[in-house]
Amino acid sequence: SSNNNNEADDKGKKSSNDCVGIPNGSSDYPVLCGRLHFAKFETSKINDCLEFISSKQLHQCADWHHESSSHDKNIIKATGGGAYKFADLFKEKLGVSLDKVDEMDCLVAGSNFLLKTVHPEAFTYVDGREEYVQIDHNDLYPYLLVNIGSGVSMIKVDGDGKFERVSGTSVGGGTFWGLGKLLTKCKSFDELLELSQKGNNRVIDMLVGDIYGGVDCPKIGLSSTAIASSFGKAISENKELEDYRPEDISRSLLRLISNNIGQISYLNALRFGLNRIFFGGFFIRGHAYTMDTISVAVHFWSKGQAKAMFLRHEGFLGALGAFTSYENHVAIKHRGFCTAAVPPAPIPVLRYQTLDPFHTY
Ligand SMILES: Nc1ncnc2c1ncn2[C@@H]1O[C@H](COP(=O)(O)OP(=O)(O)O)[C@@H](O)[C@H]1O
Ligand SMILES: CC(C)(COP(=O)(O)O)[C@@H](O)C(=O)NCCC(=O)O
Repeated sequence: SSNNNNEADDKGKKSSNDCVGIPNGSSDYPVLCGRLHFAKFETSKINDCLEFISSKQLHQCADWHHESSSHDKNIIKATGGGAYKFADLFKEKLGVSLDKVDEMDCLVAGSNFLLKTVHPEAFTYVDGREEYVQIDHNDLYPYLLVNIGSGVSMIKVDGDGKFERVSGTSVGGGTFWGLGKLLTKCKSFDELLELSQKGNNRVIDMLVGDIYGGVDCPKIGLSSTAIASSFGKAISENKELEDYRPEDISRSLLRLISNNIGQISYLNALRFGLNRIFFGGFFIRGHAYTMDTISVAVHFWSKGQAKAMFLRHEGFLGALGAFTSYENHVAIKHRGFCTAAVPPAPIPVLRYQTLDPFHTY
């Protein structure tokens, strides 16, 4: 893929060449080389996360910048509900204070950063094919950012730090995982997602054809194979939960939730006259059926006027936004554009070569 080609290009460069000087004229600043790594832990495994930070001494890195004063030490930027919920735990176990950064601020900062500095980042998913989108920096805003985590936030983004959370829905990733776990007895999210790949939603979903006796319904623009009612077949059959295959249940559930999110996203895009919708959040997991369902929903309801795009670093928007909020510690640049300048201290520029969402230690 073009993604791999670009990464190969990056890696192929000599790192010494990569790090000297800044083409935009700010070469007074020292340039440090580095690479951002992302590691993720389920909330229930927070102790593994603490253990990981401790074993790699990551919490000691807060004072790596030579300008930081002693009271800056052992402060880590953190965002999301966990920044509140686990503040005491971090203090107790690691002696670290969490500096809370607003979740929506971070989502938007992370998304803007990725869209402006990382290529390829955003892609469309049409007919089973990912196609990377060239982002025009002068024509990025406004757009709708839809973050599908446990719940779903929909944010109208008008610029750097200029945004409004215009909507949301509680039917999100937590719903798929929670309901799916109850209905299929799956032990992990990955297992549930994998099951969906082998399922057939028509076993459980009521189609237009089931209602109309096998024919299309052209007057209301619906084909016989369109879903009339998600899970609707289950009411008309004398079947118990055990009579359905977990594969089919998982597929119907994934379809229901993805379709619903696509539709609500479209409605919000319509409310504000937006035609670009970027989707992020860990629910997506680069999963073909999820992205296809969301794309088809947006395309269908907007009659092709709005475009659904997905972010390669889907689940790391907030974390990246929190990281970039270390404003006088670090400026990040990618391919020649330096962001953030906080005089009078010289700014070490952390230049990463690629952001690798799948890297694990
Ligand atoms: N390995 C996984 N374990 C648990 N949930 C996962 C996993 N991979 C993806 N998910 C999905 O990601 C959702 C959480 O998304 P995330 O972006 O991390 O949001 P939050 O901020 O709510 O934690 C879960 O509800 C689930 O649908
Ligand atoms: C409360 C939240 C912002 C928390 O973010 P999350 O951890 O789900 O990523 C999110 O779950 C959400 O937007 N829920 C939907 C609430 C609503 O608008 O109905």
